[in-house]
Amino acid sequence: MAKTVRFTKMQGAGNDYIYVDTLLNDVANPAAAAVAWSSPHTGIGADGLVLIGCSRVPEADFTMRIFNADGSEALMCGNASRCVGKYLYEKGITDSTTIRLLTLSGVKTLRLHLRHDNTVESVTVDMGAPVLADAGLLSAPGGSMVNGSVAAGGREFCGTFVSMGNPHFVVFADSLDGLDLARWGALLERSALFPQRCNIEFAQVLADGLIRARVWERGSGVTMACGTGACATAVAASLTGRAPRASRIVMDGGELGVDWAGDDGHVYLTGPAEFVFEGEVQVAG
Ligand SMILES: N[C@H](CCC[C@H](N)C(=O)O)C(=O)O
Repeated sequence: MAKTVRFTKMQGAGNDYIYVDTLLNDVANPAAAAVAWSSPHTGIGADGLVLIGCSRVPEADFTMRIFNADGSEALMCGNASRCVGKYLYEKGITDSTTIRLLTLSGVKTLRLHLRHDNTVESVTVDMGAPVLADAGLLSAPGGSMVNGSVAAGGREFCGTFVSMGNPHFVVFADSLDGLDLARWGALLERSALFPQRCNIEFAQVLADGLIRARVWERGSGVTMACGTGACATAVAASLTGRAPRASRIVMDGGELGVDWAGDDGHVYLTGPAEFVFEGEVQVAG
């Protein structure tokens, strides 16, 4: 017996996901659903699937799970976190402009910035502190790499490892013109140095606090933006003396603000969140 699942398509700086409110809809096999529904030609079309749930723990208000287009589950998603905040507030599920969101990477606090008409203009996410050493994510001495080298496709890529709950490798270049992101991103994602694969950013520091960045996402490929990737890029730029602790990251789909705060060491991500459309999808019962 087939059943109907209602979904909401949303995007943050062009990083688009299918959102399902599990308070009202059950997705029995989210990994398989993420693969089927993310397909642009035979599905809905998205970078992945996000499940919104109710928290059962006192330290959080709601929960979020994110599945990439290949069905793999990520621990955290910056752009989706902002969309979840907008969804919960504008659907009237909460009337608070501060939301504690439980993710596989811990509780992230959202601060919603409202327009005069009470719609959500942008959201600031407390992404927590960056993790610069994690031997489970990077097979290098001490599990860390700053201006280190990763070989792929017969070339050496100099970059810096930063985890924001999910792993990122940030490669700085003098220009991104002519970058074959699909080729090098795919090879670097699956480097043997990354036992759980890795998200890959190529970045170019511009003038006055601007950094241009493009991203190859683990499990989704080239996306228009990546929130955790923007955070990793800003942290790597500061770590390597290329930029101050706050940067504006210009990605293919939009601009994200990142501030690696000096007082608490947390990274704050600010950016847009938009509804795209609502729909229903049939799933086998
Ligand atoms: N797009 C997301 C990150 C997804 C990360 C996922 N690709 C992985 O780590 O496997 C963001 O805005 O932070």
